[in-house]
Amino acid sequence: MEPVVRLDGVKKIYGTGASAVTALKDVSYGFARGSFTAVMGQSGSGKTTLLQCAAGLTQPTSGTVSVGGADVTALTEAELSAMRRERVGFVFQAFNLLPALTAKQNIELPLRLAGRRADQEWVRELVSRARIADHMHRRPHELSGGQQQRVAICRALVAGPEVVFADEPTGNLDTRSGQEILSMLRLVVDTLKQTVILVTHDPAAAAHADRVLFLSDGQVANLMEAPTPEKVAAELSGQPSSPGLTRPTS
Ligand SMILES: Nc1ncnc2c1ncn2[C@@H]1O[C@H](COP(=O)(O)OP(=O)(O)OP(=O)(O)O)[C@@H](O)[C@H]1O
Repeated sequence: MEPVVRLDGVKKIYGTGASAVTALKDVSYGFARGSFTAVMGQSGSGKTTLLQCAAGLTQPTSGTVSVGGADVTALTEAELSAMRRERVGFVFQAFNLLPALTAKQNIELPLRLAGRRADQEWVRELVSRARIADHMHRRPHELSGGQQQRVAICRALVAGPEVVFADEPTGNLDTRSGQEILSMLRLVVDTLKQTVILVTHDPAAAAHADRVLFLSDGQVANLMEAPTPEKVAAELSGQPSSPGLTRPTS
């Protein structure tokens, strides 16, 4: 099956001349539709850059990125904005909810910005799965961190995106709230057949994914299927190379 997100020969250099930093050297990888992939690696290995290139938030210096079959690197700025609004969802470490809006208004915001009406049945299903149905009238400061992040996940899903990108979504949460967020991401993959790409430092978080893509120095170093916290921690401590794991062929 055609991957929903595909990176081919992606290179990303920030800055120019003496201050240039190569964040991604040459990354080729396809994220399968309906899969949950964690992206891991040491600090500075290029995880956030990979996610931002894959989501069309930043353009690679060279190489191509496609999302749902559309070549993101060939889109105009206006087309890119539309793609980000309608085809992908984001969940960040900072919840990024608008403080003046209620939870419901925050969830429906991406659709309003796109000039679309929210499907109320879908909104009800999402908030019920996220267990925040009783808090829809509250503003962000009246919600716990975990509840705010669950609102952010509903907002990421409301437009029915092709893929959800999550960058350290549990970074600001205690262990229990973090666990709830990861269970919810797992649920949206298992029941809504969504695709989730999660950047994390935490082996326990990565263990919720179907597979882990390890980056090292701007390149894909390894791919691990059926991760456990122990296997992931062992791989991280042994980076850049570790025997017994499948090297990606794409
Ligand atoms: N906007 C930028 N301008 C210049 N250099 C950048 C920029 N963003 C990232 N970098 C550099 O690119 C490299 C990869 O950064 P990136 O944030 O992708 O790594 P990361 O693996 O997500 O790191 P961390 O785990 O610390 O968040 C780093 O050397 C970083 O300093």
